[in-house]
Amino acid sequence: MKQQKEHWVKTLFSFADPCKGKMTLSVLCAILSVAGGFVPFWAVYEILLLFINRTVTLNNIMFWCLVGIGGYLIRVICFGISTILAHISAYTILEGIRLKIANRLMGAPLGEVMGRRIGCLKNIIMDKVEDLEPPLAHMIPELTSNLLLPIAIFIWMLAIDWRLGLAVLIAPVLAMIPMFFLMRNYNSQYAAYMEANNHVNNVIIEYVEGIEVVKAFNQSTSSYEKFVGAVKSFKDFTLAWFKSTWKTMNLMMAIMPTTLLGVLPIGLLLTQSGSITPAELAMGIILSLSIVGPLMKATTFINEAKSMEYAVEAANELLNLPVLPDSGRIVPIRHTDIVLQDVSFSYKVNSGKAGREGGLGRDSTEQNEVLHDISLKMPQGSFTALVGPSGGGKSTVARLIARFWDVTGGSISIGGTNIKELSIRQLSELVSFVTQDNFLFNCSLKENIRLGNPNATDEEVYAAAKAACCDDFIVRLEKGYDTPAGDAGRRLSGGEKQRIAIARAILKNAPIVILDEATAFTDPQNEDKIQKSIMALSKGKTLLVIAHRLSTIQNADQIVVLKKGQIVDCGKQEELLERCSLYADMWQAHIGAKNWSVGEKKEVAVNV
Ligand SMILES: Nc1ncnc2c1ncn2[C@@H]1O[C@H](COP(=O)(O)OP(=O)(O)OP(=O)(O)O)[C@@H](O)[C@H]1O
Repeated sequence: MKQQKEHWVKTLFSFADPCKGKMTLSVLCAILSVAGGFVPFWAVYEILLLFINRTVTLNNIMFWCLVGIGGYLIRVICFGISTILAHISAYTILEGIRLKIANRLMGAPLGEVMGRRIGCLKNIIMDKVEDLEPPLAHMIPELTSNLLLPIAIFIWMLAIDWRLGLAVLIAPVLAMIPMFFLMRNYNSQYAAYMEANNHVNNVIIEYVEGIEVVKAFNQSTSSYEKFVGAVKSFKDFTLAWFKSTWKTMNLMMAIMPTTLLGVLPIGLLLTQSGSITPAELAMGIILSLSIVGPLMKATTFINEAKSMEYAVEAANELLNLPVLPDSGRIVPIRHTDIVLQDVSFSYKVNSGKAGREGGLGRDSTEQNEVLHDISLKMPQGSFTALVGPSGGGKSTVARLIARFWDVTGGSISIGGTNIKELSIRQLSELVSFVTQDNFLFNCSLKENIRLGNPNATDEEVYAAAKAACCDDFIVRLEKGYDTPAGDAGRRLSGGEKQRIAIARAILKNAPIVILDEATAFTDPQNEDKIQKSIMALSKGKTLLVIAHRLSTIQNADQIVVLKKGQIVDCGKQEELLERCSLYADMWQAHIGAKNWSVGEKKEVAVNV
């Protein structure tokens, strides 16, 4: 059954709990501010009466001037307090949304998060959520006064004379006619505008994220042209939209402030007939002029409300990410045999129907089974290698063991316990996962290694670095282990970053080690060091390695050949060379490539 979508206002206000009191106070202050704003009008009216009734004295005038100033001060102070409280509430709501998104990203299956582009995530968490601040912070005080003030003025004018009250409505009602035409296609136009906006955003993100490839393949010109094209078409779209609304918008803006055109003639007629006094006419004129500003401002909130709706819906996409069920249980594990029993797995694939946020949506998904009934045992302390053609499902198997996602069929167990039964924390303590994407955090290299075990002493960090063969290049850096990873990251080679990641995993000392293409950056000079560091990492561990460089896994206890999501064969290198033609072909291709590469350097391959 399809889940009923929550209204965006409800979602937004679900984050307002911690600041409900402040928001209520903000509204009260806004109302007080509106009330205070009337006092000067009242004072002017009284002063007019003094003149008309010829009862003017300096004291009288001073009194009403002070009353007017007092009212004005109340208006300004209350408005200020209301704005401050509204800003505090707005930032509290923004904080709540961002924290909940971060929380959800942590609780979601890792694969779900990693399948999204960093730029798009940043765009939602920072930019879209930030879009909520101006309307949230200004809507409470300003919209309250901009709506209440005209209503109060209308009531006041009705109190003077109902015909004068109706006269003040003539202009706003007439302005509603072009406004109606303006709003007819507003929703669809705004949706198209947001789509165009998202397209530009995506192109910009792609341009920045892919700048390395763009330059490497000399695509600067065409990429820049795509970028310029997207920016230009966005400009053309917005201009076309504004042009199509210019006439009606200007007509509305021209009619709205003409309240005097109704109030003046009707007021004069009423004065002539004696229905209202000249003082009341003067008051009516002043009031009818002061209704215009707030009404005009109130219309701008239509746009702001729409932008809030889209921002909340974008945030909702991350807030509604699925959560990986966490048993929270610590189960005693007596051994670390890994068993895959009839495992099948399907990726949820976006069928291409973009979500409202342009390509980020995951609503329309299709199942795409990439593993079919895989059964495999990796005994404790053994070395298993997964090999096979690209796209065969090797990384998927590794990620399922680390529970990036849950299997869609069958089960995976460690030490006889289904990994779903283990708490996520326990599983992460059991498994070290090293990939070729070695992320270094923006702290020192020492702290980056210490991430493997926050309680490790400096000596333990240095020992792990030595075991991973990274000590020699780290000590050569100006600040050694204290070099910030941001500075070092630019100077470190892929292989060096790889070894830092391995040092981190050595320090973590988990009983299961998974290396997914961890030797990807290996060159003949580097290979020896990486091999040594991997040996240090995997000593006595249950080791699963995915490698295209077959020479690095030829000594595995078992080599599993995967093709199109199924196990083709499994055995030792010699057995596979004899009976598995796919493996034998891969081995021949690898030796050819390796001999060629080594021969290029006039060296002899000793280990193949
Ligand atoms: N996040 C994902 N969403 C959808 N499909 C995916 C995802 N990751 C992988 N696939 C698909 O699953 C299949 C198996 O991919 P996987 O990365 O496991 O293969 P592999 O054997 O590790 O490939 P390679 O050797 O090229 O790394 C492929 O068809 C791939 O397109």
